[in-house]
Amino acid sequence: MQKMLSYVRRAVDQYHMIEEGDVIAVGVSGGKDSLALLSALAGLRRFYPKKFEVKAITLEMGYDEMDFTPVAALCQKLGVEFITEQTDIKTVVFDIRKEENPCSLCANMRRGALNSTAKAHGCNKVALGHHFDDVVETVLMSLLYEGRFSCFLPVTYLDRAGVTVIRPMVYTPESYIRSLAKRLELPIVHNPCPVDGSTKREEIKQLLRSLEHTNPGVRQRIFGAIQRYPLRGWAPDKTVRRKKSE
Ligand SMILES: Nc1ncnc2c1ncn2[C@@H]1O[C@H](COP(=O)(O)OP(=O)(O)OP(=O)(O)O)[C@@H](O)[C@H]1O
Repeated sequence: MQKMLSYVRRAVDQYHMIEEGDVIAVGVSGGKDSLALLSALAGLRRFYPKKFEVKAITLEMGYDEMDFTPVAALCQKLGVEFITEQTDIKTVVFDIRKEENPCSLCANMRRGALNSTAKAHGCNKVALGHHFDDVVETVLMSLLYEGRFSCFLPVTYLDRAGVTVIRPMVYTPESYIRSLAKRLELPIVHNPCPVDGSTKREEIKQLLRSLEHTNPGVRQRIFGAIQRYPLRGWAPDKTVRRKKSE
């Protein structure tokens, strides 16, 4: 957990993600990434110099077989309020709209519902479980399939929703999250969504795996390019640690 906290602390510091008095809603899907993020922010809360609160929010998508009882138990152990919000996202996406490409509608509806639930529960920030590999894959997907150099941001203020979205795991590799989730026995809830994720993302994951095999450090260099260019919103404030020790 120490290493996880240092990955998260570096992102939080270099992108100024947390301010004194923040109430942060962690979007908890039941997957390994958001459960790891929840554990990390609950841990960071204990010693971070700026005081902040953490709440967990789960949007129930409408799948009866998803049981969040173990997630509620984890929240209790971490001393974090657990909020669940019933939604009809599954019904709208699959039964009403019968979307051919359901993932983007689903993601949009989740984002909207998460932000408004967070706001309704007094949270000014929403933390999402995107990690280092998500950043590299997303930028490569946008480059190769859309002809653009773009990615989601570490910090985004959403004017209309009135919340700021933060992604404290942008420095945390997925392989580390996977092993941490096993070690901490995080209560992963199986997601029965019938759509098997994005095939394009799978293609990119495969490409990166094979590039990494022959050119170790490829992912790190792509990530470095995002910061050095820098993509808008991705220039890290590397003076933060120095300032503290001065
Ligand atoms: N049903 C949900 N309720 C609350 N937050 C959610 C939900 N689904 C997704 N999120 C939030 O949005 C983030 C990105 O969603 P995505 O579906 O890409 O998750 P993921 O990469 O599979 O991560 P995870 O392992 O946390 O599910 C998640 O990490 C989580 O913080």
